[in-house]
Amino acid sequence: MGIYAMDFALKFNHSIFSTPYPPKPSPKCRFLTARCSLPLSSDGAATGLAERPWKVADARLVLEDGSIWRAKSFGASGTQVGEVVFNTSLTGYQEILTDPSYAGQFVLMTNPHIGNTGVNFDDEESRQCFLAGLVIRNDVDTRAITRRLRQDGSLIGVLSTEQSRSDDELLEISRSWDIVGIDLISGVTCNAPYEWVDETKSEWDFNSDGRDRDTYRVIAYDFGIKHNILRRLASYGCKITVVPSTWPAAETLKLKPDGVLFSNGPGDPSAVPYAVETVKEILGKIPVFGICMGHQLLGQALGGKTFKMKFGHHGGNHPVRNLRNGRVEISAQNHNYAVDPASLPEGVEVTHVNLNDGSCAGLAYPALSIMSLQYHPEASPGPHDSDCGKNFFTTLNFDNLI
Ligand SMILES: NC(=O)CC[C@H](N)C(=O)O
Repeated sequence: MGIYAMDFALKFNHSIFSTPYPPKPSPKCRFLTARCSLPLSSDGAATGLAERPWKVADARLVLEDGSIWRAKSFGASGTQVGEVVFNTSLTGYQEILTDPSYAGQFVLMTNPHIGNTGVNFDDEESRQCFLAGLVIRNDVDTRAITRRLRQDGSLIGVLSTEQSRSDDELLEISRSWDIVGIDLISGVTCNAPYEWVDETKSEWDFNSDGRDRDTYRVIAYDFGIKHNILRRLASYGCKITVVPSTWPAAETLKLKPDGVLFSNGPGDPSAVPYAVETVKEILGKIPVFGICMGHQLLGQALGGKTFKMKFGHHGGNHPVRNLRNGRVEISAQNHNYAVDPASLPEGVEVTHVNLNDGSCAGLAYPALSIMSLQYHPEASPGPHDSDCGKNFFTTLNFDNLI
């Protein structure tokens, strides 16, 4: 298998992988049990090995630089355009597949062992796959494509199983589309507010010593929020209401929460001025915490600029230095944009730096009770060094956040 070309409205389909030990649907997994295509018995348990419903077909990945990569597809058929990014995580393909921040992108995994451990209900990061496609394994040279992306920067590509389309036609599609300037958040956010209660299961909790109870009431803006962010907040004792990306700031202020979280999310932070406006209206009135897209929106709301990086950071092995205490964390990251710290007003402190390239990985502005991280403190997948949301949501102390 080489390329999993998903169609545009793909719903996550568990049977794309053979599943040697079919998982039992978790009663807490509200969204995904409904979408599971494993054969289920009357009590809801999965009954056997999933059949492979996909057909293997010849496929092409045509990159905008003119290179053509021949491969085998499985999963959806058709033609899809997207931005190709490489991810260096060694584990966690299911969490990556279901991370809404990959909307509009083809994720190319540098680790060739994808699918080996099946899928399970606990590792879903959202209600479906939003990414445009997945490029994996050894029928396509993922190492060579990664080297190209590192050298030339992110590239737009087209995945196609349609033999009737010429190489030139696919190349033309890749050259006439761009991910910059598109609001991808509106396609992944929830439709209406809801309460979130699920915590990290105790056997998986890496920071359970002081699980606090009844800490704060938090409104979480869903720009494409990963479930593990919500599970971590719930484990810290937060009472969480998740709201859509267009939820008016005035409604949030009316609810008088103790804190507001601006979540991760796909695409270009400059393409969602409505979200920046919402952030601006809340700043200074309620303590806020931003993660990834949320961090970028905070940067813009403070008057700073974001820019597109050469090939971004996608993986579970990014070293970050916490400038307040000097400690280095190995972090999970997934972003193509970054905040330019030189563009930020006085008083905004860069708290974390990515040690691979010196880019800004975290900000704080105690005067307005703001903290944000460019990377993923909730990991999933990735190392758990950065579980700093706990400090934020259990103390709301901005002088000693981390
Ligand atoms: N994970 C995210 O929130 C991604 C943020 C933003 N879409 C970027 O690519 O930089």
